[in-house]
Amino acid sequence: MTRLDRTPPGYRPLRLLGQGKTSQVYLALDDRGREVALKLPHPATLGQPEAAARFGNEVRLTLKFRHPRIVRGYAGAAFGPQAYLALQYYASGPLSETLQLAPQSLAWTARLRVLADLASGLTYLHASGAVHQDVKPQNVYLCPGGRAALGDLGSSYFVAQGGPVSGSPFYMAPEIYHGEASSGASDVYSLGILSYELLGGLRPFLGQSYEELMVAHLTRFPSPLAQVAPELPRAAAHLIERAMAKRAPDRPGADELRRALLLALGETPDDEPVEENAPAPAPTAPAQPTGRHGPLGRAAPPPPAEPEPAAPTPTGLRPDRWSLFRRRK
Ligand SMILES: Nc1ncnc2c1ncn2[C@@H]1O[C@H](COP(=O)(O)OP(=O)(O)OP(=O)(O)O)[C@@H](O)[C@H]1O
Repeated sequence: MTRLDRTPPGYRPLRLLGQGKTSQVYLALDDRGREVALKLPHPATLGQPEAAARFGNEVRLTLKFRHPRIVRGYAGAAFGPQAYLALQYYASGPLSETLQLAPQSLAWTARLRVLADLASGLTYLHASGAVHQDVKPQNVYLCPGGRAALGDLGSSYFVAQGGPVSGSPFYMAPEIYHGEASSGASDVYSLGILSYELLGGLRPFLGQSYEELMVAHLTRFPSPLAQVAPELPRAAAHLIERAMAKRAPDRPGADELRRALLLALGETPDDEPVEENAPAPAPTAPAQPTGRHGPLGRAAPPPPAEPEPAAPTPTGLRPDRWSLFRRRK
């Protein structure tokens, strides 16, 4: 059975936009004639309990959150053979594609704007008591007018409820490598890494394997941003470097980062607007990070091509990222 055989009622697929490990995504028209990105899980996803649960989680949380800097969900079914998720369609696609195909098309101020938007989306998620767990260019969608939205909430969870700990090795915080719980601070770390990459033009930490990346994140320090991005105002550079601090308590909050990025754009940061229909903030469990400092490392060479290495399980197997470590309550 092809994915299109189980197109949900009311949708007319137009063309395949792309696919990932979990699903195929079609440009489709909904029953209002609106263009949507229609996400249909692979049959293998539905046949594998953990993968199916992750897709269901993405559907549930995407439909729950409502913020201009979070990819908007219109409708979906979380479980069963008819599972799907209809999303706002972002014609410019993911940031990773732009960085790969046309990096020069992103001007300096556009890069700062994308980062400020991501910090805004994270501020909202964290204020709602949730963590994202997978901030990376593949999960950032570019909107008309140079704005950006953070997508793929499949790994997200409410801190108070707990959830499986995961991440992508190029962007993962030291405490996650240690097998500890995710927190707003680990999302801020990932955004710090993405900021360094976007503004400095190179990834701060490199490795050909999960183990090499782990050593880099735990023990090395990249060249100062002032060197690789001299046009960045000093205050913003300092804050992005703090976002990449090895110890979670040393990192700023997402809102502090948002404000610094807006100031770097020459704007006066307002308070984050509280969105209508936002989920009530859930009580957050205290994070207990134990990231550690290490010796100074050398500047990283240019980034390698994807795909990035997957994380090993304790048994040495390399699973998909939704089951990297352990289930946490
Ligand atoms: N809202 C959207 N607007 C435009 N294109 C989209 C949208 N969502 C997804 N796509 C396209 O579909 C591709 C696959 O989507 P995505 O990476 O979310 O798949 P996935 O299988 O759920 O992810 P993963 O591999 O992380 O499990 C994206 O790379 C992008 O090209």
